[in-house]
Amino acid sequence: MRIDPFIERLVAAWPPPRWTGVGVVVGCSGGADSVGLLCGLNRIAEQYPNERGFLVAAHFNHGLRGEASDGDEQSVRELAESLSVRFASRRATDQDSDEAPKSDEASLRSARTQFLIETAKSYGCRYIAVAHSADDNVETVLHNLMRGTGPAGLAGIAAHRSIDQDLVLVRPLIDVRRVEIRDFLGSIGQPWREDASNQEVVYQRNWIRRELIPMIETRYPDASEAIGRATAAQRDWRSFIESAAQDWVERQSPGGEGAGGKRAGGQGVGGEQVAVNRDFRTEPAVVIAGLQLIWDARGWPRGEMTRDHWRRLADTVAGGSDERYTLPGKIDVRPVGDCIWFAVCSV
Ligand SMILES: Nc1ncnc2c1ncn2[C@@H]1O[C@H](COP(=O)(O)OP(=O)(O)OP(=O)(O)O)[C@@H](O)[C@H]1O
Repeated sequence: MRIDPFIERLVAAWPPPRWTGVGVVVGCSGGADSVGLLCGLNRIAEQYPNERGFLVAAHFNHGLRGEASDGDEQSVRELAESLSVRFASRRATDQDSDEAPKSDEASLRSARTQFLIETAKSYGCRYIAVAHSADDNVETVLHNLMRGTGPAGLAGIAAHRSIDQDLVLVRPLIDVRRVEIRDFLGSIGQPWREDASNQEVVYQRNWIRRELIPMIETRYPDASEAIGRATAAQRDWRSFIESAAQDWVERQSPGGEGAGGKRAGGQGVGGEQVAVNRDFRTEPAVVIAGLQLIWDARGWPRGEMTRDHWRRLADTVAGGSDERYTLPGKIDVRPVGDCIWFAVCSV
């Protein structure tokens, strides 16, 4: 029997033994990519039957496009029924909130992700699968590049990320082109919904998708593949730096406790204080990535931290300056002897 090339790619990207015996929530908008993912995973699950495994098609109805939004929800419900997989949905308006729902891209994504996580927890699933494609990856990297980004932003969309100890978000189609997904759907006669908002060149991402990339490809026909390869290489570098940064953070032990919440008094600061050792030997790139881990672990805001801020911090760690200063997010930086102390300013 001839195996469909799309199914073959999916099997290679996410080997069935990892997931066919557990619960998997599939985030499905009704669009081609996520319909392709759901149908593909369901086919594979049928080939690897395991009574403990199940799929949940999960749809978040943002309710922004009236009847079209309800039509998307209905189409995913019907698809789930036809595949005999479970179905879960939520409407943005279902949530208790006095505030008007936010409709910027970041808020929509965050509400959707929250719903997918809650669905996975309520069904006891081990994975959430979403259908980002190789094209999404290229669009994201170009978007990050033009908006301003660091090495992490150039690494593109990760193939997986842990939500917590029991739940992992996976993107099995991250190396698969959108056209391959549509070819698969065509070959099995499976329709999908076109999102009308994708046709509007209003959102930055849609402009990149519909105008910029086609224009680039008139001169560089293989640009998308080339950018995809560059981001994959960048991801390898990134994971190398991240593991070095993790080691660096673990070595940060003024007093022998790692970079974790020691106190050293100080005026005008509140909450937890963290210290790192002065260190002029470690590469600044590793120190910066380590400091970013420390920031993330404490939920300190990184949005307004520019490359100059991080470099200044790395210089402080490497150098001998005792100057005290404040970073965006009101993070107090206080060099004392061989240590640099960080804390949130309380005033
Ligand atoms: N309304 C939704 N409900 C559930 N999951 C969603 C929804 N919208 C998107 N997703 C999931 O998140 C992934 C990425 O979202 P994004 O908005 O980039 O995709 P999309 O353009 O809607 O793609 P698709 O062709 O799958 O509809 C989707 O592939 C899908 O797996």
